[in-house]
Amino acid sequence: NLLQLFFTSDIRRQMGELAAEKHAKYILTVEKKKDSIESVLMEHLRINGAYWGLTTLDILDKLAAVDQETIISWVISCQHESGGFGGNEGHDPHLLYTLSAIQILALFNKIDTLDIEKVTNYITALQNEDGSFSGDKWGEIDTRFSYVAICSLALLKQLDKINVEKAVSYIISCKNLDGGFGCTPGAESHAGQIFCCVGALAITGSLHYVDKDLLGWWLCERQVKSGGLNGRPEKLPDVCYSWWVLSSLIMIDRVHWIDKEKLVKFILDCQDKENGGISDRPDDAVDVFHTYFGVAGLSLLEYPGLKVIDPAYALPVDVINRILLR
Ligand SMILES: CN(C(=O)[C@H](Cc1cnc[nH]1)NC(=O)OCc1ccccc1)[C@@H](Cc1ccccc1)C(=O)N[C@@H](Cc1ccc(O)cc1)C(=O)NO
Ligand SMILES: [Zn+2]
Repeated sequence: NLLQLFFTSDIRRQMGELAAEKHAKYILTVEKKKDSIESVLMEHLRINGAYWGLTTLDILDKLAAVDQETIISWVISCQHESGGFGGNEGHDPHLLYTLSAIQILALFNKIDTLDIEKVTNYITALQNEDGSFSGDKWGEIDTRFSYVAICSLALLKQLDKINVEKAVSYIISCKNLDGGFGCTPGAESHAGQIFCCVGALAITGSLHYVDKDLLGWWLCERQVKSGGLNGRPEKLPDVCYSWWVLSSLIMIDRVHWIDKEKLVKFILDCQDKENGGISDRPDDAVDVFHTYFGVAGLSLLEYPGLKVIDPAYALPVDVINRILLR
């Protein structure tokens, strides 16, 4: 189709190409550097960083380059006796890190090394009476945690262990008049929260509750002149929204409402083609987070040579098929 023609033509050469080898090398080197400022600042969410880096490598078909035994034993060392996972060894458990741990094990097809019941009990204990989820024992409630809990349990094939009906009704109670979703009932629509709510509804087969035209309009309005996507009206574009907004548009089948070619160009313009890595916007410093969301966004845009990623689970489709169709 037009997209294929576009990519094979020499227009692509002008707008630059994805420096795939450089990005793989960047991920592999940053993975090793433990004492850099960036790794120390991100130490508390190191397991999220491992998920971003390893999923980027898998989309680039370079996962074989890492020592999977070492990574898997480190991930398991982050598990707390409660069954939940912390952001690093010895850190307190939280739903956010528990999902990253499960996603990393899924990449290596090693979910079976987990004590499934123990992790499941940790997650189910965090569902509240109203169907919402707390992130950890301190009780903060946010639709982010609804998504993380539902995505984790779906990957463990334990969704039947929570009250899905109440979880869905809580998410719907966070829907706003603009068609978007916030972190709690009445909170302002934000692309990140919309991804969490739409992703959770997609995984539970509940997308019929979404007003796709109204939400699709709010989401496509995130595209600015440069082709990039922002997270809220009047904000600057940012590569990571190429995931939060784009995956939501795909899940509600309205992705044709944005200019995909211009978004591809924006992401490619955010690369550091010398040293590898992708930044949030052109000429900013690169980091693993934006490298992942840039490559994952290109995968959603069907950029040639990249493995296809699932918009709801944020894992390659072949990984999802291996787990859910088994
Ligand atoms: C915690 N966090 C964020 O808050 C980022 C910061 C940012 C990156 N670019 C612009 N701001 N924001 C972010 O992920 O927003 C998307 C989002 C907001 C709310 C809900 C879900 C997704 C990033 C880490 C980060 C911090 C600072 C700079 C770059 C990355 C992060 O871990 N995001 C999580 C999602 C998330 C988002 C917000 C949270 O409070 C906690 C978790 C993630 O993507 N996991 O795979
Ligand atoms: Zn960002």
